[in-house]
Amino acid sequence: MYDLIIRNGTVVTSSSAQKADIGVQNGVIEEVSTTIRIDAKKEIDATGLHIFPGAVDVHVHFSEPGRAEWEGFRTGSRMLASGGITTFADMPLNGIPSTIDKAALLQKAAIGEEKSLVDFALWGGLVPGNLGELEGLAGAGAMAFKAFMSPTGNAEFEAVGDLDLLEGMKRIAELGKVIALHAESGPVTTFLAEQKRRAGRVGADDYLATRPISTEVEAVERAIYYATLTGCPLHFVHISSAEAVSVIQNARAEGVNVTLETCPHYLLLSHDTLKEKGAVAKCAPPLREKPDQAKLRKVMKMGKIDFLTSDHSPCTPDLKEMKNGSFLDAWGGISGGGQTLLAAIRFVKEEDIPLTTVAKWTAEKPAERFGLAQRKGRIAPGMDADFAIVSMEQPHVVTPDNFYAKHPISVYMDETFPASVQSVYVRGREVFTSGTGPAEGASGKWQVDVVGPPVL
Ligand SMILES: NC(=O)NC(NC(N)=O)C(=O)[O-]
Ligand SMILES: [Zn+2]
Ligand SMILES: [Zn+2]
Repeated sequence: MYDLIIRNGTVVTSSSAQKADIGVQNGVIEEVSTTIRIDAKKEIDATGLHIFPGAVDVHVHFSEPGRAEWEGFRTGSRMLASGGITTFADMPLNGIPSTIDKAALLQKAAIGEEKSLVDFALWGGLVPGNLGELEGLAGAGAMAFKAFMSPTGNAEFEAVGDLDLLEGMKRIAELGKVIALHAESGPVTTFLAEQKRRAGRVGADDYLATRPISTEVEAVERAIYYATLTGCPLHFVHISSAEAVSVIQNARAEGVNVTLETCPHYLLLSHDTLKEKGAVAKCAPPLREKPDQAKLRKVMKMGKIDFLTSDHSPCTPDLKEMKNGSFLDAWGGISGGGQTLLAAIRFVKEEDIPLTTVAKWTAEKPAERFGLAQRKGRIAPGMDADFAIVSMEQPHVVTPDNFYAKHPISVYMDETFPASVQSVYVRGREVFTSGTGPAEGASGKWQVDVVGPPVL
């Protein structure tokens, strides 16, 4: 007798999309087979529906503790659950304190366990002056480390200079962890923004011009050089250009331990959206011009980007209001943590590529890269029973009522996706249905005990 059987759904893995039954016992997948002949306490008929592995979003900013008015573990995790995301990793900045020592990590973990509806891991930060904290962070369960090569907008989390970065990478390599970088050239983006400000040029086109693709490429090249000097496993967050992808793939071909992610907004949206919708579409790196977006979509389709993350980085509404019409001064960050799985499905439909890639990009690859793959990221016996049950026929329109983030303000508002999330399970527990919304309570567990070595 199983606790739960999901019958007759099309189970999507990174290698196939096939009809199967899934049997769950004690929150773990026991069996995946054509027909399960055992009974269960609860049976779900998923005829006509697709079952994806619960998505693993390793890049969100929940800003709690300290700036919980921006987002928070409760609201943020409800948003993720509604989009089929069953595990997330919270970035070390935007909260106060930022997660740059063991005490801050443990404080955040306690808040997460008290408030999160879905499972989570936590990033540690590398900032100027915290070299001595990295070992404590790793030992206490930080999943990996994050640093910025350009200013963060947060006084509590400074960007690293080159020397700090080199020393940090050496230490992180010794600790057996990955460093993830926000890779835009700090000096060049700061210089270009200063020139624009002096000239009184602060519009949408001016903002884009302060962060050209060349600034991403320069930072990526420098970081790869540092990875070869230090032997540190390297990951690039939110890569926005095909040019940077190409530099990274060349390094990988030469044996550098390096991976990269992009985000739905770089694939689905362009600089035109910033011009049309304003600062709600401002992020760093910026949304690119249409021809550049097309190039990024092409390399994504070719499999040259390892996985997708949301970079859900919301703020209070006033920070998106443009003072004096300045795109340079509005907060940079896109709110869209619930959209990653549906965006991936939309992308593969539009590009006519297999659904199996969705399982790879949204679950399997991120879990592997950050040591979560012992339990997360795949539908297979022994893995946690984390699923997103999706209708590929019924579209989803984003509205304030089904957005669930703290602030219903997003570039995705009113956007249509071709599929919709019907229900979501974390370790066998139903955490969302389209009829009833996110479940009450906080059943999320900190993934501290399963963080293992990174896989390239
Ligand atoms: N402080 C932030 O949350 N920044 C984020 N902002 C973006 N992407 O615009 C990020 O990931 O860099
Ligand atoms: Zn970033
Ligand atoms: Zn981010």
